[in-house]
Amino acid sequence: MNETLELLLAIGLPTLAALGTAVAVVSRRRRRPPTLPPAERAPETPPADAPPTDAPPTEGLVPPPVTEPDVVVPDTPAELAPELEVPEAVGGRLARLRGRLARSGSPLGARLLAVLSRDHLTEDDWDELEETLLLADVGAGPTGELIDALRTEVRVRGIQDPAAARALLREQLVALVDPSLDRSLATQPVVGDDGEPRPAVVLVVGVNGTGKTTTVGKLARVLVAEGRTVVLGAADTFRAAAADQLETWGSRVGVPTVRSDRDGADPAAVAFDAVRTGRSTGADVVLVDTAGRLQNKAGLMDELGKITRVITREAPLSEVLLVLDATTGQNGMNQARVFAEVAGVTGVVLTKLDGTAKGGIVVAVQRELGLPVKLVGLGEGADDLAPFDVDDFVDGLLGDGTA
Ligand SMILES: Nc1nc2c(ncn2[C@@H]2O[C@H](COP(=O)(O)OP(=O)(O)OP(=O)(O)O)[C@@H](O)[C@H]2O)c(=O)[nH]1
Repeated sequence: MNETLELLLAIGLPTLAALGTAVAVVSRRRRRPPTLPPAERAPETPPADAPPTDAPPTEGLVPPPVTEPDVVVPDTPAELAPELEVPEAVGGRLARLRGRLARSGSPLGARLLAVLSRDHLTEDDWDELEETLLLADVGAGPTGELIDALRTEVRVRGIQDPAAARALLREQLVALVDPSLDRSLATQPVVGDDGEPRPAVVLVVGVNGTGKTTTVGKLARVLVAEGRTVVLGAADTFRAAAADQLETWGSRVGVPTVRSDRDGADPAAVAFDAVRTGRSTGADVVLVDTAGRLQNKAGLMDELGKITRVITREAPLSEVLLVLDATTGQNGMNQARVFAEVAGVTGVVLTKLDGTAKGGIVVAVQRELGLPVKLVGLGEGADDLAPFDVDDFVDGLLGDGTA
């Protein structure tokens, strides 16, 4: 069976038609959401190695305008440089942002410290500590463990002063958040069976509204700051504005976006085309945004399964990141569990940590989903996404932030 026929069987006829025509429409279009300042348009010259558009236009699909090529990839970074934003360097981002953890409401760490610094800890004090941890969404199991560990250490070492209380709490929280977990992001290109390079493919999944599109945009900036070349795939075809939103993120840092012009287009087709574009243009990483609006587990499995199958015809999946909104706390966990079960998730992005006093959700997420938190969102700013660092995070909880 040849490649085209295989693909046709895998993703269906409508998808195949979309692959060649409506899907592969790449960045620097005219539409921009008003909330984000657009970058100036770059010269639009079709690259010699633009992906083939070999399927004929199909009724119901919107073919790209004849004057605008299907796929536009920035020619050279030098040409684009004056117009582009320079994302903040990645190292130390969480240190910059950790003050936001301490500022949000009544921070967990400050409350714990206030109790732990008392002279003689009574049973009521221990109950208060436990309650504080539970209210901060740490979860019952980890809360019990932390209280037991603190009780033991207080008995053995005693607490002489607030500094000692702080040191003890810091040490125990670091252990609870678990520095041994692998939080690295697999974003290095890989070599295929044919010896040819393939981009690392990062699929971003999660419930709608959690911050997937924003996270993909921010992550593109993280990668650009590290000198990587990136292609975005707007496979959230459910929400019409999502592709525009993503495209704007990309255009600010010279990253092309593969998208469809048609609302409700097949997300697998867009994902496939994004990876194909990444491969043909020699990009290091392809980031694929998805929709989260799936009513049941079977539907979710079908959709994500199809996206995954189609992508892996072009390149293996390097990461599947589950985006979780920290402000939904334990409530968001059930839905997250379904995604984690069906999507082969490799790590969690916890967004909106700036908007909650419940930083303990980091611990609960890791324990309940059995996955490391790899990135955290700490604001709506373009560079308010940081690789998760246990020490910086705990210092943020304890109110040791500076920004
Ligand atoms: N404060 C704060 N807001 C965030 C953060 N991350 C995302 N948001 C906001 O959350 C809202 C939803 O983000 P989107 O990226 O559109 O969410 P989505 O998951 O792609 O939504 P759907 O496309 O509907 O599935 C936006 O207003 C974002 O600015 C964060 O870390 N902190």
